[in-house]
Amino acid sequence: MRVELAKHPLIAHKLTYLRDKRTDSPTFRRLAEELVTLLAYEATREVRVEPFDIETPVAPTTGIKLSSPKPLVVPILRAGLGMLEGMVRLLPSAEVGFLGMQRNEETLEAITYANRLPDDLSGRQCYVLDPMLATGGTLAMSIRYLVERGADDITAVTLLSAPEGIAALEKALGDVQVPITLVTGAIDERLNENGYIVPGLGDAGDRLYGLV
Ligand SMILES: O=P(O)(O)OC[C@H]1O[C@H](OP(=O)(O)OP(=O)(O)O)[C@H](O)[C@@H]1O
Ligand SMILES: O=c1cc[nH]c(=O)[nH]1
Ligand SMILES: [Mg+2]
Repeated sequence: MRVELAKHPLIAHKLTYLRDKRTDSPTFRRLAEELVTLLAYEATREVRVEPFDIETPVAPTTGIKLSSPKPLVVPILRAGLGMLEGMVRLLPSAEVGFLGMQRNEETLEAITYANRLPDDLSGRQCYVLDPMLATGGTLAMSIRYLVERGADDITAVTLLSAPEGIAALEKALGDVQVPITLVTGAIDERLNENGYIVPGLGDAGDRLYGLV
């Protein structure tokens, strides 16, 4: 797995306000969206393109356009939904599939409660969105599922990642043959005894959408 830590002062600035417990939900949602647009620039460096012939008002030329099939963006509900708009703003022609996953707060194991993806992902380039990579269980399960369905290039985009989660993800996906990239806005210090990222930002889903 290739790990890309996106280093940019604007990313660090927006993450600081996102982490601040005084930041309210509307501001948190706006910051998450802005952050994803910055991370998406990094995450789409290897997006597949093909030559495209056009004519400018002056001369014919060959440019590039996104290849078909278009990339598939997969936000992991709930918190990943907060990253969707920022991502599709940069990739407006992408298709969007949904996975609903929830971590059991005692066992820290993820379960899948919703799945709305194309049946066949053969040859698809996929972008998985989830703000938090904590133990890595949620992302490991979702990436493996996309690979089983045929996806052949996967980039996970997270706002924050824990070192333990990155190591666990590398271990869990060690046998996967397709290229996997993680693009993250920050690698924090550690996980606490409750599986929360430290210093982190708390529960991303709750901060986006309120306590449920
Ligand atoms: O790396 P892990 O240890 O698996 O934890 C990370 C997961 O936990 C959070 O989701 P949560 O289960 O809280 O669901 P929510 O988005 O509905 O709040 C977060 O958005 C990730 O999906
Ligand atoms: O710190 C964490 C860990 C998992 N999920 C979150 O939303 N936050
Ligand atoms: Mg949550």
